[in-house]
Amino acid sequence: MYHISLNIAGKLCAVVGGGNVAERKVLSLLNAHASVRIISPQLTEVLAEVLSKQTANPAVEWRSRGYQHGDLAGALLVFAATDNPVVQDAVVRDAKKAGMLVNVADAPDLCDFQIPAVVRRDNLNIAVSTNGTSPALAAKIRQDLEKRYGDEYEVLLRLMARLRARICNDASIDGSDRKILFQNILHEDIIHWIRGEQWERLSQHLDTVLGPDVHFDLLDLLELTEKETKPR
Ligand SMILES: C[C@@]1(CC(=O)O)C2=NC(=C\c3[nH]c(c(CCC(=O)O)c3CC(=O)O)Cc3[nH]c(c(CC(=O)O)c3CCC(=O)O)/C=C3\N/C(=C\2)[C@@H](CCC(=O)O)[C@]3(C)CC(=O)O)/[C@H]1CCC(=O)O
Ligand SMILES: NC(=O)c1ccc[n+]([C@@H]2O[C@H](COP(=O)([O-])OP(=O)(O)OC[C@H]3O[C@@H](n4cnc5c(N)ncnc54)[C@H](O)[C@@H]3O)[C@@H](O)[C@H]2O)c1
Repeated sequence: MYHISLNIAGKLCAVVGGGNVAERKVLSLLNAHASVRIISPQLTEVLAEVLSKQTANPAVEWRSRGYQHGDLAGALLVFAATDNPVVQDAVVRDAKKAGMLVNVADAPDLCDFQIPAVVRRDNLNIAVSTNGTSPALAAKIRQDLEKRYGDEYEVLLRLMARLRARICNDASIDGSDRKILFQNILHEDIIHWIRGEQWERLSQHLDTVLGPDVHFDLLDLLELTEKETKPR
């Protein structure tokens, strides 16, 4: 398996089936701003609710019937997520014939791609794959990672992303200096400072690492409000 992060915003994905598995796939596709076509005679309550809120938004389409040849037209990714092996076979055959990548809910070996379990912290995504050998373990490891990597990592990533943009725009800092600078910014205690809201300590550290010439506004770097950064 080869792990990539796909930008599927605005791309059509076809999900055949409207049960629990299809629900999980549809929600994560919508979360990634894809357009989704669901083909299924029935939907879960959650999917029905998503559909009912979509009247003004064409991001989700529901074909409320059994799968038919032609339903995959225009799709980038295909999900076969029914409980009927005959339908699963037809979807896989049609998708492969059309050169589309297909995910097969009940057959890891037939999958062109599989969905990992993901910890989401804004732009930080930690994906866990077992290459389909134990989804339950992937989910368990995701839960463990969720405890280890909390919301403070969103703040740290915002800080690093903003500093990176600044530093990469600074012609006086060359590539190898940049690498060392990023390593130095990522002090082993930085996440403790953020978790403990020790903004003064963090600010001193950045001063030391970046030197006197680089001026920064910590509030702006962290995208926090003044109230949130008041010393405690
Ligand atoms: C990660 C996650 C993402 C998602 O679906 O969004 C995901 N499965 C999740 C949960 C989960 N799935 C199952 C259980 C019950 C316990 C168990 O059986 O182990 C649980 C646990 C639970 O529900 O907590 C049952 C199951 N899953 C598959 C089969 C078919 C088979 O193995 O034959 C069966 C047996 C069905 C049956 O009973 O017959 C197949 C696949 N499931 C995958 C992904 C892909 C491989 C990922 C990997 O590399 O491990 C793959 C190959 C295809 C795909 O779906 O992409 C999501 C966790 C989300 C989260 O919590 O973070
Ligand atoms: N990949 C995974 O993560 C995972 C997890 C659990 C189960 N599974 C397997 O995935 C499959 C689906 O599981 P589920 O829990 O969503 O089942 P489910 O019974 O909740 O849903 C099945 C769905 O398929 C639809 N369907 C039936 N015939 C259809 C047709 N001709 N055309 C279109 N849709 C049709 C039904 O209306 C229903 O919405 C099962 O084979 C299950 O063993 C996979």
